[in-house]
Amino acid sequence: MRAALGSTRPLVVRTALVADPGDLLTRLPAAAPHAWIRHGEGLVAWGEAARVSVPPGPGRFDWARDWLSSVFAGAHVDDEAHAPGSGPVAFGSFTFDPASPGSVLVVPRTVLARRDGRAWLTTIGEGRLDEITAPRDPGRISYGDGSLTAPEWEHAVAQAARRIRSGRLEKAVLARDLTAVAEHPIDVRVLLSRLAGRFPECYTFSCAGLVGATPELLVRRTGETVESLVLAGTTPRGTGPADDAARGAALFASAKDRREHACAIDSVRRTLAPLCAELKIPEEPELLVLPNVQHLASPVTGHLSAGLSVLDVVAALHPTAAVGGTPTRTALQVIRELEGMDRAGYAGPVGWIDSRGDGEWGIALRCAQIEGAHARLFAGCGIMGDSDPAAELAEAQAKFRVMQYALEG
Ligand SMILES: C=C(O[C@H]1C=CC=C(C(=O)O)[C@@H]1O)C(=O)O
Repeated sequence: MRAALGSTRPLVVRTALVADPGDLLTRLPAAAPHAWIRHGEGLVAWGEAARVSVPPGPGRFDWARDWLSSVFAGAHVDDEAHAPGSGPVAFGSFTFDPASPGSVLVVPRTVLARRDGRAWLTTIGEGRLDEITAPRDPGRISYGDGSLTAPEWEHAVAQAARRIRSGRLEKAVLARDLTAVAEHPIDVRVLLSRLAGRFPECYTFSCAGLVGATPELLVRRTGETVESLVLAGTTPRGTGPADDAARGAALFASAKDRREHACAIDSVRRTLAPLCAELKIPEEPELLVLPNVQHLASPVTGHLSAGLSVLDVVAALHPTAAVGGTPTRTALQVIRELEGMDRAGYAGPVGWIDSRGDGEWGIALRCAQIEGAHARLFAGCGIMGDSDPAAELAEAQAKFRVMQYALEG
């Protein structure tokens, strides 16, 4: 499928090195802020030089690639930084389900970035530093159930586990949503600052109203190097250091969680192996300890075959078994049938790409879709044949806490 391009005029892009701008998030204006931040580094962006809604369908990543090449190829670029994320970039969010509408690419008019101690400002056309108003707290938050109540979701988990035991599939990731209404319109900048402050290890992101702090790196491409952080297998944090250590050890020793993790690793290995000349996957996972949960985590690195952009790798990897299941097709059918909701951007790829094809994309977890004073929060869990519905519900609640904290402080 080829992208319908409309009348795209060539972009005039200038990237200039700038003095350290301090906390990048404090530079964002209120309107439609974009962000990708970890440990204070990354990109914040605003304004729109180009934007496209990617049509749903199996060819959506090809369509997006065509659109991006036409926008980037014609650009006049003056780039002082020559680094991943300098020159023109696009932020993007793709829905979990290829059949769902809502995938979007945005080429911001202004991008402020920091990486390895250097900072730069990219402007397109008449880019400008917009007036920064003080972020406003969203005030009181009221929550409601999304598509399923907690008991209904536990029932869905039990059904999925039964199907797994009957041999139809090995793993399925089931999610649920919560609705939230704030007293005042939600200023995304408030959420971003809280998330980046509390979850520095995660990728705090904002793209077209999808906001969160995901610990899961789907893929980073820097030249020929690709990296991914595969997560699956979770336990909530304990009541203190001893309890935490005991829970971490139990997670590491849990056959259920280790199999759940192995499914996620296998799906990434199967996809990346043909794309990479060299692929390193550790034999054993490590523990990733976050303020709300602990995960089994495997950092993967590879040497990418020539000619593939980060978006090509995203297209190949999505959906991994960390958010879909094993085998993928059967798991997706079970998800559609049992969740009773459209995941929208949740569990889909979110991130950025530059005109060299470098970029960073996460799996949109621990996130919410924000619109005015409304938010839709998502959390899911890998279900295996021996999953306990009550334990999975507790795990989903621990995952919801990320966005509840972002909203409430
Ligand atoms: C699906 C989610 O988490 C995934 C990533 C890490 C651990 C997971 C788990 O242990 O179930 C999930 O596979 C979510 O946070 O909504």
